[in-house]
Amino acid sequence: TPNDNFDFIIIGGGTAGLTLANRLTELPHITVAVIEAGDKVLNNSNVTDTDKFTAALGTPIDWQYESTNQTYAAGQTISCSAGKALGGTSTINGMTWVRGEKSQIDSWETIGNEGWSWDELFPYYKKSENFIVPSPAQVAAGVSYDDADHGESGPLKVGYHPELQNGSLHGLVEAAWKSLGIPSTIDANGGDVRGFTVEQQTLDPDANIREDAARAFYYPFQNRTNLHIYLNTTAIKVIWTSDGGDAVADGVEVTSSNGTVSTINARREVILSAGSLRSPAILELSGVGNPSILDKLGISSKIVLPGVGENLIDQPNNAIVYNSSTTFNGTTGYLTYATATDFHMNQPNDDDIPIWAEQVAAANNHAVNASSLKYLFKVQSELLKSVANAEVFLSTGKGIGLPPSGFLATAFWLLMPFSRGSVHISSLDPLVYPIINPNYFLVDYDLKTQVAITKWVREFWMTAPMSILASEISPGYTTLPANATEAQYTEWVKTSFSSNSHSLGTAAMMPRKLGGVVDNTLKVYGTANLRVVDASIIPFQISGHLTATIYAIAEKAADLIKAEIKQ
Ligand SMILES: Cc1cc2nc3c(=O)[nH]c(=O)nc-3n(C[C@H](O)[C@H](O)[C@H](O)COP(=O)(O)OP(=O)(O)OC[C@H]3O[C@@H](n4cnc5c(N)ncnc54)[C@H](O)[C@@H]3O)c2cc1C
Repeated sequence: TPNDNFDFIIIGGGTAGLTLANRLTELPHITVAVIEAGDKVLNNSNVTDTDKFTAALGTPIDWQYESTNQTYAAGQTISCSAGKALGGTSTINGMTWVRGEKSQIDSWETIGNEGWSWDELFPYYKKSENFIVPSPAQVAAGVSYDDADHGESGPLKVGYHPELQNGSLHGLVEAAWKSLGIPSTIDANGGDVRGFTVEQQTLDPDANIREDAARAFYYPFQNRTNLHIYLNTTAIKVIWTSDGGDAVADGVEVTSSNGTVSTINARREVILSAGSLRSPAILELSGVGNPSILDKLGISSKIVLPGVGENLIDQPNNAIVYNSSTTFNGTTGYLTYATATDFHMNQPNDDDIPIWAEQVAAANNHAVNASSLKYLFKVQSELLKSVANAEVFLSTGKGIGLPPSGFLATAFWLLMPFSRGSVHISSLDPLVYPIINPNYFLVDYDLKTQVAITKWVREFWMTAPMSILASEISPGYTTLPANATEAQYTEWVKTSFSSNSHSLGTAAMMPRKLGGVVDNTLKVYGTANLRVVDASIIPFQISGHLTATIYAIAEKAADLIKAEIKQ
């Protein structure tokens, strides 16, 4: 109903939004409203079924965004999925659970975000987690774990798939990677990802269903009277009180599915958790952003913050498909993380960094200036001396909804691109999708890295255990010969990649002078009480998958906010 009042309004009932809503409503005197554009998907089998990754893509619970024509990737557009449902993208994702590298989280503090290091985040990584130790059958199928890396009393179930492939495949793949110098990892979730391992997933291994943000953080708590969820309701913009000093968010204008526009009031704070492709759009509609974008739409700039919507970083994903005469009945989710040295790629050259910074700044209309980018790229380049920059994901057909067969695929991606793009509104209509431009392969080093990974993945398949087991069917050696030139590999990578669906950085937590949008309490610069809590705030890519880190960020944000409530 119109004129509703709550202490906190959270825009977006997704991965971060529901985590935060849960933790804040642990305080019985605090009321929280969550505004979610999608609906409940509790019993949607495209969500619950652990063997159907990709089944929900292209359905109404996927926003189904599309990028602009990609100038540095043969001009094509790229599909960008995001969940439109209570639970957000955690309801449609691949469920892989990998946090990333210790030094990557430490780098957030290096660039000026005090309190954000691996050691500070690690307790929060564990806080959300209810790790379910593997069964003897799963151990026999090749899994291993380190108790010290996991939480066992959080709301979110994490475990191993109950139908893991048994038999010889695990040993063969492990031996093949070993012959290329890649060791096996006991557990990829302790802050050091390099090596080969079986993926942990956000699922309930006993019930064999997906675990998502709603199942973990909302349904078991839905009777809390201080928590209200508005479903099928789209947030339009933040409403401000006219005031001197820092801008004060007073509420949110929303539109219901029948088009009725109303305002919900916030006594304390408004929090944006609409995801990396949408939170910046809501900031812009609210007058927070780059005047050169807002002016064109007739939006007056309440807060001048040119970094809004910038720093968009996604990873490009290519896949090679194989066929075996062996039938695989189980799922795999075999992960391999490798550093540049492992896959025969040169480290970034210091002399190139200023050039890349100029290129990226120019491609994004200098919204973030070249000197900031130069600094950020130096930090990133330093990281790349030790962190994994390639992930290779080997799966049987079962995990992606195919019947048992000899199908095997390796999808692979560079983890820390230098290329950066943007997401911006182009209309005052909040239902019009923002313009998404990830600028894939803008920086040549990214393309060269993805080519090096492609060749290395083929090297893996050519080692004795794998070459005897399976042969390549896509792209196949006719299309892309073994002795293909660098140019042929480049062409294949550029024309056959897809989004790795790890977009982040569009309301980056960085000092304002570097082009940041939120400070180390996740508050938007220039505001007294507007925060962003979702993938948008992550300043650099991660050698992992995003949800583990997003849940941890939301857990930490909840504690930061609770500490302020108590003051
Ligand atoms: C296909 C795919 C596969 C992936 N695989 C993995 C994986 O295996 N492992 C992993 O860790 N990560 C994976 N990811 C990434 C990860 O799932 C996301 O990065 C993460 O879930 C994003 O969380 P978030 O809180 O930032 O946003 P979301 O979870 O997307 O939440 C945003 C919410 O806001 C709502 N919303 C948006 N705009 C509005 C508005 N104006 N008004 C009201 N509500 C709004 C949305 O409907 C959504 O519910 C994958 C992503 C995709 C797309």
